[in-house]
Amino acid sequence: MSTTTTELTYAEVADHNTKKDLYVVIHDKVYDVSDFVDEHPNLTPIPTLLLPNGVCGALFTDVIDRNWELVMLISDSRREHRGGDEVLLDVAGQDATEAFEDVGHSDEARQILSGFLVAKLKRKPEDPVPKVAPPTGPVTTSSDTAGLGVGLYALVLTGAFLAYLVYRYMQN
Ligand code: HEM
Repeated sequence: MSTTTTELTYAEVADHNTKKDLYVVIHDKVYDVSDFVDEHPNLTPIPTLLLPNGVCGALFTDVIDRNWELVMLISDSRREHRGGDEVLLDVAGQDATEAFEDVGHSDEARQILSGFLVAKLKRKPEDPVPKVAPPTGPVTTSSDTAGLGVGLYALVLTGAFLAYLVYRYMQN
């Protein structure tokens, strides 16, 4: 993990607020993400749920309703968050801790972030204090929280498919 002894005040960070010169504060550390602005991923669209007509029998209304609720839930939570360069421009020269943590970035994203560390924040009493818990531990590389939505979606589809097979079996 990168370290630094340089210290910058919040006012100094605030000067770096353009696309070509973009600093953010995350958990009291200052990152120069200028080279990453154009690399930041866009929101991946969620595929629409398509079910064959036969599945829409009265017996399965409940399953389908639940499927639909879950898909809406996932897509709603993703719609709230945009991606691309605009999310970084929104927090240019500011404390981006809440924005960064709200999205639930993966360990890979945290690893990338650590490569952009340029300074520690020299905190003053008037500086904004983000309303999030400090990071819990060292970065690991195995889990991927961003994949959770897709995993849940796959689980729901598999459940619906199995229910459909049982339905066909019962019909026979
Ligand atoms: C400041 C440094 C940042 C870095 C290095 C970074 C990096 C990444 C990376 C690598 C991903 C891919 C998914 C993942 O691995 O988690 C990602 C996704 C995303 N980031 Fe960031 N990010 C940063 C800041 C932000 C901020 C401030 C926001 C504000 C909302 C944001 C919003 C998002 C969103 C919405 C996605 C989801 C894209 C999707 O689910 O398809 N990011 N980011």
